[in-house]
Amino acid sequence: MLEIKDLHKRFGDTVALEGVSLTAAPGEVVGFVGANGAGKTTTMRIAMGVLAADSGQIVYNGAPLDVAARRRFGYMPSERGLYPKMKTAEQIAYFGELHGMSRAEAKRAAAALLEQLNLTERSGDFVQDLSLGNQQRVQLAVSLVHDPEALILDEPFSGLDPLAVDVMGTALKDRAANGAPVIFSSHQLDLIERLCDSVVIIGNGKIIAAGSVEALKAKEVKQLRVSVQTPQDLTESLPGTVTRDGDDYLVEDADDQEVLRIAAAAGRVTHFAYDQPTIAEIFREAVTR
Ligand SMILES: Nc1ncnc2c1ncn2[C@@H]1O[C@H](COP(=O)(O)OP(=O)(O)OP(=O)(O)O)[C@@H](O)[C@H]1O
Repeated sequence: MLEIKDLHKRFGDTVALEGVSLTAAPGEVVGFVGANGAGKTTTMRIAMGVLAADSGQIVYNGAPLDVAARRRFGYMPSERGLYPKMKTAEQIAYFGELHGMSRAEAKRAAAALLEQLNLTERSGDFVQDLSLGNQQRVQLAVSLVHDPEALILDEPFSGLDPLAVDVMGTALKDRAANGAPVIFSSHQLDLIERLCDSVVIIGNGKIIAAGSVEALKAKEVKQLRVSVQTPQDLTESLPGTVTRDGDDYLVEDADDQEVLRIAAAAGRVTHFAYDQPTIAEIFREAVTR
Protein backbone atom coordinates (compact mmCIF):
# COMPACT_ATOMS: atom_id res chain seq x y z
CA MET A 1 0.00 0.00 0.00
CA LEU A 2 1.34 3.40 -0.99
CA GLU A 3 0.08 6.26 1.16
CA ILE A 4 0.65 9.93 0.46
CA LYS A 5 -0.24 11.71 3.67
CA ASP A 6 -1.13 15.33 4.23
CA LEU A 7 1.45 16.94 1.96
CA HIS A 8 2.04 20.66 2.20
CA LYS A 9 4.30 22.54 -0.18
CA ARG A 10 4.90 26.20 -0.94
CA PHE A 11 7.06 27.74 -3.63
CA GLY A 12 7.69 31.22 -2.26
CA ASP A 13 4.26 32.82 -2.07
CA THR A 14 2.62 30.08 -4.12
CA VAL A 15 0.84 27.45 -2.08
CA ALA A 16 1.17 24.37 -4.30
CA LEU A 17 -0.16 21.70 -1.92
CA GLU A 18 -2.41 22.19 1.07
CA GLY A 19 -2.91 18.85 2.77
CA VAL A 20 -2.85 16.38 -0.13
CA SER A 21 -3.49 12.75 0.81
CA LEU A 22 -4.11 9.78 -1.43
CA THR A 23 -3.54 6.05 -1.34
CA ALA A 24 -2.99 3.27 -3.84
CA ALA A 25 -3.51 -0.31 -2.72
CA PRO A 26 -1.62 -3.24 -4.28
CA GLY A 27 -3.10 -3.87 -7.72
CA GLU A 28 -5.04 -0.61 -7.73
CA VAL A 29 -4.82 1.81 -10.65
CA VAL A 30 -5.41 5.35 -9.41
CA GLY A 31 -6.06 8.20 -11.82
CA PHE A 32 -4.84 11.56 -10.60
CA VAL A 33 -6.65 14.42 -12.27
CA GLY A 34 -6.79 18.17 -11.92
CA ALA A 35 -6.59 21.38 -13.87
CA ASN A 36 -3.25 22.84 -14.97
CA GLY A 37 -1.30 23.94 -11.93
CA ALA A 38 -3.52 22.01 -9.50
CA GLY A 39 -0.58 20.20 -7.90
CA LYS A 40 -0.29 16.78 -9.56
CA THR A 41 3.34 16.99 -10.62
CA THR A 42 4.39 18.46 -7.29
CA THR A 43 2.66 15.59 -5.44
CA MET A 44 4.30 12.96 -7.63
CA ARG A 45 7.72 14.56 -7.36
CA ILE A 46 7.45 14.58 -3.58
CA ALA A 47 6.30 10.95 -3.62
CA MET A 48 9.42 10.04 -5.60
CA GLY A 49 11.75 12.10 -3.44
CA VAL A 50 12.65 14.45 -6.29
CA LEU A 51 11.25 17.33 -4.28
CA ALA A 52 10.98 17.75 -0.51
CA ALA A 53 7.62 18.54 1.08
CA ASP A 54 7.30 21.24 3.72
CA SER A 55 5.38 18.67 5.72
CA GLY A 56 3.62 15.37 5.20
CA GLN A 57 4.72 11.79 4.70
CA ILE A 58 5.03 9.10 2.08
CA VAL A 59 4.40 5.68 3.59
CA TYR A 60 4.92 2.42 1.75
CA ASN A 61 3.73 -0.87 3.24
CA GLY A 62 3.49 0.76 6.64
CA ALA A 63 6.94 2.39 6.77
CA PRO A 64 8.23 5.77 5.59
CA LEU A 65 9.32 5.41 1.95
CA ASP A 66 13.11 5.43 1.85
CA VAL A 67 15.66 5.54 -0.96
CA ALA A 68 16.02 1.76 -1.11
CA ALA A 69 12.28 1.23 -1.53
CA ARG A 70 12.05 4.08 -4.06
CA ARG A 71 14.62 2.32 -6.23
CA ARG A 72 12.10 -0.47 -6.63
CA PHE A 73 9.50 2.01 -7.92
CA GLY A 74 8.94 2.89 -11.55
CA TYR A 75 8.67 6.62 -12.26
CA MET A 76 7.85 8.56 -15.39
CA PRO A 77 8.73 12.19 -14.67
CA SER A 78 6.96 15.04 -16.42
CA GLU A 79 10.30 16.23 -17.74
CA ARG A 80 11.10 13.16 -19.82
CA GLY A 81 14.64 11.97 -19.35
CA LEU A 82 16.12 9.88 -22.13
CA TYR A 83 19.57 9.91 -23.69
CA PRO A 84 18.87 10.97 -27.30
CA LYS A 85 22.08 9.54 -28.69
CA MET A 86 21.64 6.09 -27.23
CA LYS A 87 19.98 3.27 -29.14
CA THR A 88 16.51 2.27 -27.98
CA ALA A 89 17.22 -1.24 -26.64
CA GLU A 90 20.53 -0.17 -25.07
CA GLN A 91 18.80 2.74 -23.37
CA ILE A 92 16.17 0.59 -21.71
CA ALA A 93 18.74 -2.00 -20.62
CA TYR A 94 21.00 0.78 -19.31
CA PHE A 95 18.25 2.00 -16.97
CA GLY A 96 17.72 -1.60 -15.85
CA GLU A 97 21.40 -1.78 -14.90
CA LEU A 98 21.11 1.52 -13.03
CA HIS A 99 18.42 -0.19 -10.97
CA GLY A 100 20.83 -2.97 -10.09
CA MET A 101 20.03 -5.59 -12.75
CA SER A 102 22.81 -7.61 -14.35
CA ARG A 103 23.57 -6.73 -17.97
CA ALA A 104 22.05 -9.98 -19.22
CA GLU A 105 18.89 -9.56 -17.12
CA ALA A 106 18.50 -5.95 -18.22
CA LYS A 107 18.89 -6.88 -21.89
CA ARG A 108 16.31 -9.65 -21.57
CA ALA A 109 13.86 -7.33 -19.82
CA ALA A 110 14.44 -4.61 -22.45
CA ALA A 111 13.75 -7.04 -25.30
CA ALA A 112 10.53 -8.23 -23.64
CA LEU A 113 9.32 -4.65 -23.13
CA LEU A 114 10.18 -3.65 -26.68
CA GLU A 115 8.04 -6.56 -27.82
CA GLN A 116 5.17 -5.66 -25.49
CA LEU A 117 5.26 -2.01 -26.56
CA ASN A 118 5.53 -2.87 -30.27
CA LEU A 119 8.97 -1.32 -30.55
CA THR A 120 11.08 -4.33 -31.48
CA GLU A 121 11.70 -2.95 -34.98
CA ARG A 122 13.08 0.23 -33.44
CA SER A 123 15.53 -1.56 -31.11
CA GLY A 124 18.58 -0.33 -33.00
CA ASP A 125 17.34 3.23 -33.70
CA PHE A 126 18.74 6.19 -31.82
CA VAL A 127 16.13 7.56 -29.42
CA GLN A 128 16.39 11.02 -31.04
CA ASP A 129 15.25 9.51 -34.35
CA LEU A 130 12.03 8.10 -32.89
CA SER A 131 8.68 9.86 -33.15
CA LEU A 132 7.54 11.60 -29.95
CA GLY A 133 4.99 8.87 -29.27
CA ASN A 134 7.61 6.16 -29.65
CA GLN A 135 9.98 8.09 -27.39
CA GLN A 136 7.22 8.06 -24.85
CA ARG A 137 6.87 4.28 -25.18
CA VAL A 138 10.60 4.05 -24.52
CA GLN A 139 10.14 6.28 -21.49
CA LEU A 140 7.50 3.90 -20.17
CA ALA A 141 9.79 0.93 -20.88
CA VAL A 142 12.51 2.67 -18.88
CA SER A 143 10.15 3.02 -15.92
CA LEU A 144 9.13 -0.65 -16.16
CA VAL A 145 12.41 -2.39 -16.96
CA HIS A 146 13.34 -3.32 -13.39
CA ASP A 147 9.92 -4.88 -12.79
CA PRO A 148 8.92 -2.16 -10.31
CA GLU A 149 6.83 -2.84 -7.23
CA ALA A 150 4.87 0.38 -7.67
CA LEU A 151 4.40 2.90 -10.46
CA ILE A 152 4.11 6.69 -10.40
CA LEU A 153 3.64 8.12 -13.86
CA ASP A 154 3.20 11.78 -14.76
CA GLU A 155 0.98 12.06 -17.82
CA PRO A 156 2.16 8.84 -19.48
CA PHE A 157 -0.55 9.08 -22.15
CA SER A 158 -0.15 12.66 -23.34
CA GLY A 159 0.38 12.94 -27.06
CA LEU A 160 -0.14 9.25 -27.82
CA ASP A 161 -2.25 7.90 -30.67
CA PRO A 162 -5.17 5.62 -29.70
CA LEU A 163 -3.22 2.47 -30.56
CA ALA A 164 -0.30 3.53 -28.39
CA VAL A 165 -2.75 4.40 -25.60
CA ASP A 166 -4.08 0.83 -25.74
CA VAL A 167 -0.58 -0.64 -25.67
CA MET A 168 0.49 1.53 -22.74
CA GLY A 169 -2.81 0.98 -20.94
CA THR A 170 -2.39 -2.78 -21.19
CA ALA A 171 1.17 -2.52 -19.90
CA LEU A 172 -0.03 -0.60 -16.83
CA LYS A 173 -2.93 -2.96 -16.19
CA ASP A 174 -0.52 -5.91 -16.38
CA ARG A 175 1.66 -4.37 -13.68
CA ALA A 176 -1.35 -3.74 -11.49
CA ALA A 177 -2.53 -7.32 -12.05
CA ASN A 178 0.85 -8.40 -10.65
CA GLY A 179 0.08 -6.46 -7.48
CA ALA A 180 1.72 -3.09 -8.12
CA PRO A 181 -0.05 0.05 -6.93
CA VAL A 182 -0.20 2.39 -9.94
CA ILE A 183 -0.77 6.15 -9.81
CA PHE A 184 -0.85 8.15 -13.01
CA SER A 185 -1.91 11.65 -13.87
CA SER A 186 -3.76 12.51 -17.02
CA HIS A 187 -6.01 15.11 -18.57
CA GLN A 188 -7.65 12.41 -20.71
CA LEU A 189 -10.67 11.68 -18.58
CA ASP A 190 -12.12 9.04 -20.89
CA LEU A 191 -8.91 7.12 -20.37
CA ILE A 192 -9.07 7.52 -16.61
CA GLU A 193 -12.59 6.14 -16.75
CA ARG A 194 -11.47 3.16 -18.83
CA LEU A 195 -8.28 2.26 -16.99
CA CYS A 196 -8.64 3.27 -13.36
CA ASP A 197 -10.13 1.57 -10.35
CA SER A 198 -10.24 4.86 -8.49
CA VAL A 199 -9.89 8.54 -9.16
CA VAL A 200 -8.44 11.38 -7.13
CA ILE A 201 -9.38 14.91 -8.18
CA ILE A 202 -7.13 17.74 -7.04
CA GLY A 203 -7.96 21.44 -7.27
CA ASN A 204 -5.72 24.28 -6.11
CA GLY A 205 -3.54 21.99 -4.02
CA LYS A 206 -6.41 20.25 -2.22
CA ILE A 207 -8.15 16.94 -2.85
CA ILE A 208 -11.70 17.78 -3.85
CA ALA A 209 -13.02 14.31 -4.63
CA ALA A 210 -11.69 10.78 -4.37
CA GLY A 211 -13.00 7.25 -4.50
CA SER A 212 -13.60 4.24 -6.66
CA VAL A 213 -14.93 5.02 -10.12
CA GLU A 214 -18.20 3.23 -9.28
CA ALA A 215 -18.63 5.05 -5.96
CA LEU A 216 -18.00 8.46 -7.50
CA LYS A 217 -20.48 7.74 -10.25
CA ALA A 218 -23.09 6.31 -7.90
CA LYS A 219 -22.84 9.40 -5.69
CA GLU A 220 -23.60 11.71 -8.58
CA VAL A 221 -26.41 9.64 -10.09
CA LYS A 222 -29.53 11.73 -10.43
CA GLN A 223 -31.88 10.78 -13.20
CA LEU A 224 -33.63 7.66 -14.26
CA ARG A 225 -33.71 6.92 -17.98
CA VAL A 226 -36.73 5.00 -19.20
CA SER A 227 -37.51 3.73 -22.69
CA VAL A 228 -40.98 2.36 -23.31
CA GLN A 229 -42.49 1.05 -26.51
CA THR A 230 -45.86 2.71 -26.43
CA PRO A 231 -47.86 5.04 -28.65
CA GLN A 232 -48.83 7.07 -25.54
CA ASP A 233 -46.94 10.12 -24.28
CA LEU A 234 -46.09 9.35 -20.63
CA THR A 235 -44.71 12.79 -19.71
CA GLU A 236 -47.79 13.63 -17.67
CA SER A 237 -48.47 10.17 -16.27
CA LEU A 238 -45.01 9.36 -14.85
CA PRO A 239 -44.32 10.68 -11.33
CA GLY A 240 -41.59 13.16 -10.41
CA THR A 241 -39.98 15.65 -12.78
CA VAL A 242 -40.13 14.23 -16.28
CA THR A 243 -38.29 15.46 -19.37
CA ARG A 244 -37.73 13.90 -22.79
CA ASP A 245 -34.41 12.98 -24.36
CA GLY A 246 -35.32 11.77 -27.83
CA ASP A 247 -37.65 8.82 -27.26
CA ASP A 248 -36.47 8.37 -23.66
CA TYR A 249 -38.02 9.77 -20.52
CA LEU A 250 -35.69 11.25 -17.91
CA VAL A 251 -37.22 11.10 -14.46
CA GLU A 252 -36.02 12.79 -11.28
CA ASP A 253 -37.40 12.97 -7.75
CA ALA A 254 -39.66 9.93 -8.06
CA ASP A 255 -39.98 6.45 -6.58
CA ASP A 256 -38.31 4.31 -9.25
CA GLN A 257 -40.60 1.31 -8.59
CA GLU A 258 -43.65 3.46 -9.20
CA VAL A 259 -42.09 4.75 -12.43
CA LEU A 260 -41.44 1.16 -13.52
CA ARG A 261 -44.99 0.07 -12.70
CA ILE A 262 -46.56 2.89 -14.73
CA ALA A 263 -44.14 2.47 -17.62
CA ALA A 264 -44.68 -1.30 -17.75
CA ALA A 265 -48.45 -0.82 -17.71
CA ALA A 266 -48.15 1.47 -20.74
CA GLY A 267 -45.98 -0.78 -22.92
CA ARG A 268 -42.80 -2.80 -23.23
CA VAL A 269 -39.98 -1.28 -21.13
CA THR A 270 -36.75 -1.63 -23.13
CA HIS A 271 -34.47 0.44 -20.89
CA PHE A 272 -34.74 1.27 -17.22
CA ALA A 273 -31.60 2.51 -15.44
CA TYR A 274 -30.11 5.47 -13.64
CA ASP A 275 -27.92 7.53 -15.95
CA GLN A 276 -24.37 7.51 -14.64
CA PRO A 277 -22.25 10.59 -15.18
CA THR A 278 -18.94 10.23 -16.96
CA ILE A 279 -15.74 10.93 -15.03
CA ALA A 280 -15.40 14.04 -17.22
CA GLU A 281 -18.78 15.30 -15.93
CA ILE A 282 -17.86 14.49 -12.32
CA PHE A 283 -14.56 16.34 -12.78
CA ARG A 284 -16.23 19.44 -14.20
CA GLU A 285 -18.79 19.43 -11.42
CA ALA A 286 -16.08 19.00 -8.73
CA VAL A 287 -13.81 21.76 -9.96
CA THR A 288 -16.60 24.30 -10.43
CA ARG A 289 -18.31 23.56 -7.08
N1 LIG B 1 9.57 24.73 -9.10
C1 LIG B 1 8.53 25.53 -8.91
N2 LIG B 1 8.69 26.81 -8.57
C2 LIG B 1 7.66 27.62 -8.34
N3 LIG B 1 6.37 27.24 -8.47
C3 LIG B 1 6.13 25.97 -8.83
C4 LIG B 1 7.20 25.05 -9.08
N4 LIG B 1 6.65 23.84 -9.39
C5 LIG B 1 5.32 24.02 -9.37
N5 LIG B 1 5.00 25.28 -9.02
C6 LIG B 1 3.65 25.82 -8.83
O1 LIG B 1 2.93 24.92 -8.01
C7 LIG B 1 1.59 24.77 -8.47
C8 LIG B 1 1.32 23.31 -8.79
O2 LIG B 1 2.03 22.95 -9.97
P1 LIG B 1 2.09 21.47 -10.55
O3 LIG B 1 3.13 21.46 -11.62
O4 LIG B 1 2.23 20.51 -9.44
O5 LIG B 1 0.63 21.32 -11.20
P2 LIG B 1 0.04 20.18 -12.16
O6 LIG B 1 -1.27 19.78 -11.55
O7 LIG B 1 1.03 19.12 -12.38
O8 LIG B 1 -0.23 20.99 -13.48
P3 LIG B 1 -0.23 20.55 -15.05
O9 LIG B 1 -1.52 19.80 -15.28
O10 LIG B 1 -0.22 21.87 -15.75
O11 LIG B 1 0.99 19.73 -15.28
C9 LIG B 1 1.45 25.72 -9.65
O12 LIG B 1 0.94 26.92 -9.18
C10 LIG B 1 2.88 25.89 -10.15
O13 LIG B 1 3.03 27.12 -10.79
